[in-house]
This record gives sequence, C-alpha cells and structure tokens, in this order.
Amino acid sequence: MEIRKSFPDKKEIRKKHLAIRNAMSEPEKHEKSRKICDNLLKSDWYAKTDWIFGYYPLGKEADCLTFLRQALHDGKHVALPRTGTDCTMEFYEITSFAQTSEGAFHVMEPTVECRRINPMDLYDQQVAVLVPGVVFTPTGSRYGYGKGFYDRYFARFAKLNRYALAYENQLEPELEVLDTDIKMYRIYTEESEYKII
Ligand SMILES: Nc1nc2c(c(=O)[nH]1)N(C=O)[C@@H](CNc1ccc(C(=O)N[C@@H](CCC(=O)O)C(=O)O)cc1)CN2
Ligand SMILES: Nc1ncnc2c1ncn2[C@@H]1O[C@H](COP(=O)(O)OP(=O)(O)OP(=O)(O)O)[C@@H](O)[C@H]1O
Repeated sequence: MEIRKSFPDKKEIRKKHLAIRNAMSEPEKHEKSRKICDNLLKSDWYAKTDWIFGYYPLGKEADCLTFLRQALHDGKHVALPRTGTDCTMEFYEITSFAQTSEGAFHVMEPTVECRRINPMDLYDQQVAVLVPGVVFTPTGSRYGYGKGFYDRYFARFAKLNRYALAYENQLEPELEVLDTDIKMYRIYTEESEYKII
C-alpha cells in the first residue's frame, strides 16, 4: 500500500506564517530587510542585470525599496507589477517611486503613464524578478497570498530568473506543492542566499 505523507492544510500554514510575520516589530522588519537588500546587492547576478522586476512591499513583507532605489541609482531598469482581472499581472517600468499610486489589494502600483514591459522584448537583456511570498522552503517552493498571480506569470514566461525575498522565519522544511507551483531559483534572507538553480 502506498503511504502518502500528509501535510498541514495550505490555508493553515499561510495563516500561521502571516501571524509570525505580522508579529515582527517595525525595527526588526527594517533591520532584516536591510540585510536582505545588502545580500541582493552582493549577489553574483546584480552587476550584470539590466532589469529588476521588483514589488512594492505590503505590510510586513521583506522591504526591497532600498534595493530598488539603489538599482535605479545604478542605472538599472526597474519595473513593478500591476494586477488585472482573471488573476493576471503585468510589469510596468518606473523611473521614480513618484510614479506609483495605490491599486488593487492596497498595493502601490505603477501609474497609467508607465510603459508595460513584455519580457519577450528583453530576450537579449538580463532580467531578475524579485518574488514576495508568505512561506517558502529552502528548496524553492513558495506559497503566496493564494491567488496564483506569480504562478500564472511564470507559466507565461518560464525562463525568467526568479529570486524570492524572505525572512528566515518564513521558511518551512517542507510544503505540499501543486503542479502549477513554480519553483524559485534563489531565496534571499537576512542570513543567507539559498541557491536552488
Ligand atoms: N507587495 C506585493 N505586491 C504584489 C503581490 C504580493 O504578494 N506582494 N502580489 C502577489 O500576488 C500581487 C498582488 N496580489 C495580492 C493578492 C492578495 C493580497 C492579500 O490578500 N493581502 C492581504 C493583506 C496582506 C498584508 O497586509 O500582509 C489582505 O488583503 O488581507 C495582496 C496582494 C502583485 N503585487
Ligand atoms: N499557471 C496557472 N494557470 C491557471 N491557474 C493557476 C496557475 N497557477 C496557479 N493557478 C491557480 O491559482 C490558484 C492559487 O494558486 P496558489 O495557491 O499556488 O497561489 P499562491 O502562489 O499562493 O499565490 P500568489 O502567486 O498570488 O502569491 C490555484 O487555484 C491554482 O490552481
């Protein structure tokens, strides 16, 4: 008889990890996020990357704004996501954070003047996508808020480099994964860089 391993419910794990994250103080979030940003700047891909597809942090998510500001300062192109209907998402280039305003799910999004970027048009350039999430495994599995925006995006553009940002307290040794769940290539925490691919 096949013995199937049983995993805790996805919703319960999400809830537990959102509670852990929300319990962090602002100074703790700030200090850990600063280290995560430092680790991104020190990565082997940063210097040669032309485009950073980032995210505008929400609540206690790892705050990548310091890194994105530095990237703009270093002459990189920066794009942020805007969600559409049908759980789709597209990235739009910003040249300053003044070009953002509150959109769906209270996330700051690029304004309508921003140019939509089709990653297919960037085939000869290096692109790095920074991926937020609620919980990860050190082997690259990820749960987000449960709407599947990033899974769908990476299903469309499967070759994009995807780097997750997380605190150590967002890691679980194992998670149940679906066929549609897309693996991260690296995970950047305040302590480490987990190289998966
Ligand atoms: N910063 C950020 N931007 C992102 C995402 C994300 O996860 N984080 N997304 C990834 O898909 C897309 C937006 N999708 C989202 C889907 C659901 C919720 C959501 O359920 N939010 C909670 C509040 C969470 C909190 O405060 O920590 C809520 O509304 O209750 C948020 C964003 C695109 N932009
Ligand atoms: N490529 C895809 N095509 C169609 N549906 C998908 C795809 N990827 C994921 N989904 C669906 O989206 C829903 C949410 O997926 P999941 O629970 O993996 O989201 P998540 O990774 O936690 O969220 P997010 O990416 O928005 O942060 C599921 O019903 C899943 O079947």
